[in-house]
Amino acid sequence: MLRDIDLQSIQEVRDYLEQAKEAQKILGKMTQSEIDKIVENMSNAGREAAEKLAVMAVEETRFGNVPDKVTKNLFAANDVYNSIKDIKTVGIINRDEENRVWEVAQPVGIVAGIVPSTNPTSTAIFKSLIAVKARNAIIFSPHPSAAKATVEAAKIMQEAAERAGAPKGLISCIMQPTLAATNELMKHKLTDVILATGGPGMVKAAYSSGKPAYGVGPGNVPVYIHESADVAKAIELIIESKTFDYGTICASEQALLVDESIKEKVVAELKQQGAYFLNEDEKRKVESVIMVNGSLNAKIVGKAPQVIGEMAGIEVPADAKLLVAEETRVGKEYPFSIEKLSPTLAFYTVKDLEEASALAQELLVFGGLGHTVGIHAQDEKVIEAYTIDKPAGRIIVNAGTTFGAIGATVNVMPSLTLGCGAIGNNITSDNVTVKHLFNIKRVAFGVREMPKKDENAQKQPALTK
Ligand SMILES: CC(=O)SCCNC(=O)CCNC(=O)[C@H](O)C(C)(C)COP(=O)(O)OP(=O)(O)OC[C@H]1O[C@@H](n2cnc3c(N)ncnc32)[C@H](O)[C@@H]1OP(=O)(O)O
Repeated sequence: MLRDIDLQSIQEVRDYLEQAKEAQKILGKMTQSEIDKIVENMSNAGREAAEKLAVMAVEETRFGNVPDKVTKNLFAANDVYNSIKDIKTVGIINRDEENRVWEVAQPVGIVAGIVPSTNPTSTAIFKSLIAVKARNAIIFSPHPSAAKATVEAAKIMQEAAERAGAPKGLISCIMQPTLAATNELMKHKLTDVILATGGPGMVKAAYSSGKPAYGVGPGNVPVYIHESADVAKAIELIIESKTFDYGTICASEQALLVDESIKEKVVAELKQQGAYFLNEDEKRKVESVIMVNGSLNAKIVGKAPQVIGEMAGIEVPADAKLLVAEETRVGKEYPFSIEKLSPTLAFYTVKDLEEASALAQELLVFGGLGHTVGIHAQDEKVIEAYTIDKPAGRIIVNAGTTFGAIGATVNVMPSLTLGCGAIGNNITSDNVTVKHLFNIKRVAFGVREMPKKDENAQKQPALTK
């Protein structure tokens, strides 16, 4: 039985879709330089609004912190923009004269953008840029707990696009996010593709909608510290990455797998750089707040370690950046082994590369198939042996996994939607970007004749009895 609010929100979606259809028709006829000007203006506006949107997102969701949310918004407005600005998305984008094939860009049309509560405004900036660069309209479905901030980010993107010549109604965002409205958006005949970033329930709903969908899987990122690593540097990178926005990025480190031979050094370095090691009693108390009803407790997501400590009834020093607990097992009964989206980290001790490899595999199968793994090591043979068979779309070497996986500190495509491949139930293991939002038509010239029947016959292998 639909409530009044459901009916209103469904109507809101239908109105946006009609506007988006008209807007996309106009955008679809624009030249490359017109499109590029619009996208550049959007990027500038995202940069200017980075601070304001960060404040709004933190106030509304209570996830993360303002300085890091500013960085995340700037990453979307700058790094994502720089990575796509020179990509051709209009007309013939490639002429392969040797093989006589031309490639022609074809926008997908209307994109439904599902936005998570953990990275709301940065995701809205990022998705707006890649959608419009590919000459699409986009309609956002915000997470209910981040709706105001997401609506504002979408509005800023639309206004900036319009100032540079884009039509009205190109970018919009549902103001009353109900499940009914989100379902309407995902299933409506005018929607062409879904870009779903969020919790598993929402991603599954996107896949079940009958529309093509780019989704993401959950992460549960294991990071191996091999004995050949530069330990001080590795810990510096890990702490910077794991504590960023209080751990809300799904590619952040969840478990350290440390060689026995360097355990003492790693523990000392972690403590020296701001990690607080929990004793057995404190660990049990923190475990009791990590999970509720068998899944991650949203109340600890993106919170400072001191706040998590208070919830658990333990005292955490004011200068602690991270809570670390020693763990030996993997599974729902061991909360430190799950994806925690907070500054909490499991610490496993391993004998060697082989044991680290098996444990990383177990953690990925348990909760992060296809997502991300990390390794800190100087020995390239070890890096090769460790990484080659890992079921992860991104294998980040000697860098924090948060910044590595999103393409801020390593050379993978800058993105806030990280595909997990078939093994993670996704269509792609790529970092989703502009190329996923246009199709390519191929104009192919005849260059050779079909072999004649008797030539074919000569090519058949002789039958042997
Ligand atoms: C690169 C990156 O980092 S991408 C990051 C993407 N990853 C994530 O967001 C992590 C996965 N997310 C989660 O696990 C959760 O969203 C948490 C823990 C962060 C927050 O959890 P909560 O807010 O308590 O719950 P949840 O996100 O499931 O949603 C709450 C409700 O909003 C609904 N909802 C979520 N998105 C939408 C939407 N777009 N429209 C309408 N309703 C929505 C859910 O269906 C759910 O409804 P229900 O309570 O009736 O079941």
